[in-house]
Amino acid sequence: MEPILSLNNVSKMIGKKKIIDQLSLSVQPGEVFGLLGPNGAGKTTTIRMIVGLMRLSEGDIFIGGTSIKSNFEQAIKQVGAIVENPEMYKHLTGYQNLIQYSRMHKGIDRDKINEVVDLVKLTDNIHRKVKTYSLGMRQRLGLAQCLLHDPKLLILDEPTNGLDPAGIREIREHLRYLTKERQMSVIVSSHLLSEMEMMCDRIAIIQQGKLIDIQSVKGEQEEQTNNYYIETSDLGAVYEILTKEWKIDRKAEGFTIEATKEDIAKLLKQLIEASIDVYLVNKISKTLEDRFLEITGS
Ligand SMILES: Nc1ncnc2c1ncn2[C@@H]1O[C@H](COP(=O)(O)OP(=O)(O)OP(=O)(O)O)[C@@H](O)[C@H]1O
Repeated sequence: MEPILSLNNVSKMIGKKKIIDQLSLSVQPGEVFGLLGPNGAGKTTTIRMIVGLMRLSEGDIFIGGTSIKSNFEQAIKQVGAIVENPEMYKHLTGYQNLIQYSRMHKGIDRDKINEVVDLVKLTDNIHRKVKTYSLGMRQRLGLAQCLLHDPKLLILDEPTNGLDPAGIREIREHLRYLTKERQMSVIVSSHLLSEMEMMCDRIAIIQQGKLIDIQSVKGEQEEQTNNYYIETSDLGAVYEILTKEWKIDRKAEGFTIEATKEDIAKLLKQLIEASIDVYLVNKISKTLEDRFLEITGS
């Protein structure tokens, strides 16, 4: 499948500083793709370049196969973005805001406005003034605005910033619907792994303007290790029996050990022969967080 977005060796210099360094990645149709990195990593700069708010120093960006350098208008037509706070008239209602926006873009009729209002679940509040909206409602109105021209790619810079858990869940559900039911692609940025893990299909880890790694979230969220966690009746006795032959790491309730399957079978036999009850044998898997910490070293 042709990616909806490709960054090819994109760099950005500001003064003498390289803010983005040879960044290459691509986003597939129907996926939620995360840009994850600490403050100052370059997430916003990357997004600003994609949407044309900042020029590239090197490389190129393709949206739906069209280069933003050679045909920006055609490329950007396919994008809906919220970068920084979306512009809204707070003294107008949500609906009036969407009407205002539709006047600036061709081909958006009332049916389309009603459709996106429904989609972001603002129907009951759309005729209230925006100044009375919660942050979550403003976010949803921003999302509605982005969706009016049927973009193929949605770009949201820190969409969960300042939202409570319920608001975060709402955004997550909207993104899931848009990507899975409507085959839209979404890019979100955040510095919080826990949120990205819940929202994204894949996550690019960015540090000091460089792509460090891309991790898939779904399916292979947990990577198997050769470490086991074992709980038994008499930890003291276990220690006496096992430390001669095995390297074990004592925990509060049990111990961990690095071993093969065959080792574990042998070890369990030893414990049973010594009349020690085994309550639990659990293979430890690495979470995305473990891998993230390994990769970033922080
Ligand atoms: N206009 C500018 N002039 C000088 N430096 C800039 C400019 N814009 C960004 N930077 C620098 O580029 C780096 C990346 O900034 P950017 O805002 O892209 O990071 P970020 O990952 O989005 O971080 P945050 O989560 O804090 O928004 C930072 O070191 C920042 O200070």
